[in-house]
Amino acid sequence: MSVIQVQNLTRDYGSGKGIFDLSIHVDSGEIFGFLGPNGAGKTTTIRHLMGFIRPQTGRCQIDGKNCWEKRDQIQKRLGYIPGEISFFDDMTGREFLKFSLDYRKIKNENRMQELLERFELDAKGKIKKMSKGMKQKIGIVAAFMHDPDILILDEPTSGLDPLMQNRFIELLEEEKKKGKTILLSSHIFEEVEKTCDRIGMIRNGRLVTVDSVETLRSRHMHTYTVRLDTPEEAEAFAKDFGGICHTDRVTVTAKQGLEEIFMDYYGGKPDDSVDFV
Ligand SMILES: Nc1ncnc2c1ncn2[C@@H]1O[C@H](COP(=O)(O)OP(=O)(O)OP(=O)(O)O)[C@@H](O)[C@H]1O
Repeated sequence: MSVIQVQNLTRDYGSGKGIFDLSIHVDSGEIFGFLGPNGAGKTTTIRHLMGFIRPQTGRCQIDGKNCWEKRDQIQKRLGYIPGEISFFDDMTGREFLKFSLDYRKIKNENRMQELLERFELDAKGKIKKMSKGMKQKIGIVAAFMHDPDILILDEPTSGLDPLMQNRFIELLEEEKKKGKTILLSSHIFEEVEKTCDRIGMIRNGRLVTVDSVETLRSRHMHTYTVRLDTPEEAEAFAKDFGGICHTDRVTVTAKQGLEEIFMDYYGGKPDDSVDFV
């Protein structure tokens, strides 16, 4: 069953900018990766889902609720990391997190404390004096600490160092095991490859492809035939490269890496010209 649904959503900012007739869905317990180059329309889509923007046409629903009409309920219930983190700068990190807990009437601070420790964050200082990575960590703690069953994460690891990116991937894996439904926008292939069940790619406000990670990979198998001088050389080659040997010819099948597949789409290659073998 789809928990998150975007149906024929359009927001036309003029000059070809915006999102156009976009439809995606995220099923219960699924992690959906939402990928696309800068300016593709990921944040615009996510802001509609959070009820910050009213659709011009089309609609967004979360758990059967219209995201615009029920935006107060949606915003209170979901875990959300915005693409650009801007908090009440004059607060300390801890004051902000306390404020977020109070907004949701949560008294128990155990999960907050656990997340602060996991991300090695000292939240006592003023937010305005924090580095980008520290602010991002505050955003992560704020999104996960009320244990939401639905999360919308807009480039959640931007500004995090590789160690912390890995900690974040571990957190996502744990949340997935708990059955959470997650929409994740990202530029980090490893993060998407490790955590997502399906991937939707958006370019110029339009959906280019939606597929499972496995299907994307298997669609991009490349087969090469190499001809050697003698059958003996062919046999030695096949042994080294894992190919299949037919007299002096060897057939080798290679999988295109997920990063390369994305680059094909990112680079503006039309959908039907991506190589399939
Ligand atoms: N309020 C607005 N008014 C006019 N144009 C806008 C507005 N918001 C976004 N846009 C334009 O719509 C397009 C999509 O922007 P959006 O922020 O959704 O992209 P994105 O995929 O999240 O990009 P990034 O990866 O850079 O964060 C861009 O061309 C952007 O300039």
